[in-house]
Amino acid sequence: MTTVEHLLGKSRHIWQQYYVHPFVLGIQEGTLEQEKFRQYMIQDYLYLVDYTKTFAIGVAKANSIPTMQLFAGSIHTLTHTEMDIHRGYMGTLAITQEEIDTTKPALPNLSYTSYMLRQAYEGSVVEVLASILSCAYSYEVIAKTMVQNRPECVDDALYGSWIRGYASDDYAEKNQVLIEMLNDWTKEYTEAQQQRLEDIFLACSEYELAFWDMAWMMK
Ligand SMILES: Cc1ncc(CN)c(N)n1
Repeated sequence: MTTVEHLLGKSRHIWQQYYVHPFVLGIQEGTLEQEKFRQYMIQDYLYLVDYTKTFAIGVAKANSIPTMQLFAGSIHTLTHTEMDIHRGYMGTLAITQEEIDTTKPALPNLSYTSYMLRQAYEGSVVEVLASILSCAYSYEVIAKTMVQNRPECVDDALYGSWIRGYASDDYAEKNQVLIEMLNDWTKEYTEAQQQRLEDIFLACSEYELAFWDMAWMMK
């Protein structure tokens, strides 16, 4: 069993809650209140800025050029492709840069990114990957599950763009590279080292769930 298969097995009880979360189902069904999505978008934009900085720590900690390229490539994809989804919604939902700049991250958001950044600062490139993987991969699985459950959701006038972005082959290919790297780097890991990764991955998976809860509760 690979490291990532092991981590996904250990966190299955958390991930299963994503697919039936009211906020996620609201996107899938196209019934989510627009104002909730708007607030989520602002928080997620703030989240992505700090998430991107976690990759930047990966660049600083890399001990080879290919590793540096892996993290730097992710930074490019995040700030261009993924944030393009957000910029599109900023236009549609009339979110200004000033509104983003003057909005404070909600506590579950701040807590999540602070945890990720701490793991990255204190650990090695392996801890960087372990802390970003729930984020990167769960959105792929969630979006693909939406498409499986309700294929027409990709055409939704408001939520279709979000679903298409995260269910895309391009997004999946980038994730596959991260998964293969983590598996490769941890082949010889001891039980204690594996346990450390499991702790990080489970915490970030819980943080993902807390982020959905936060989005659902936001006014
Ligand atoms: C909170 C959160 N988690 C994951 C993703 C997908 N990168 C995101 N945009 N926001």
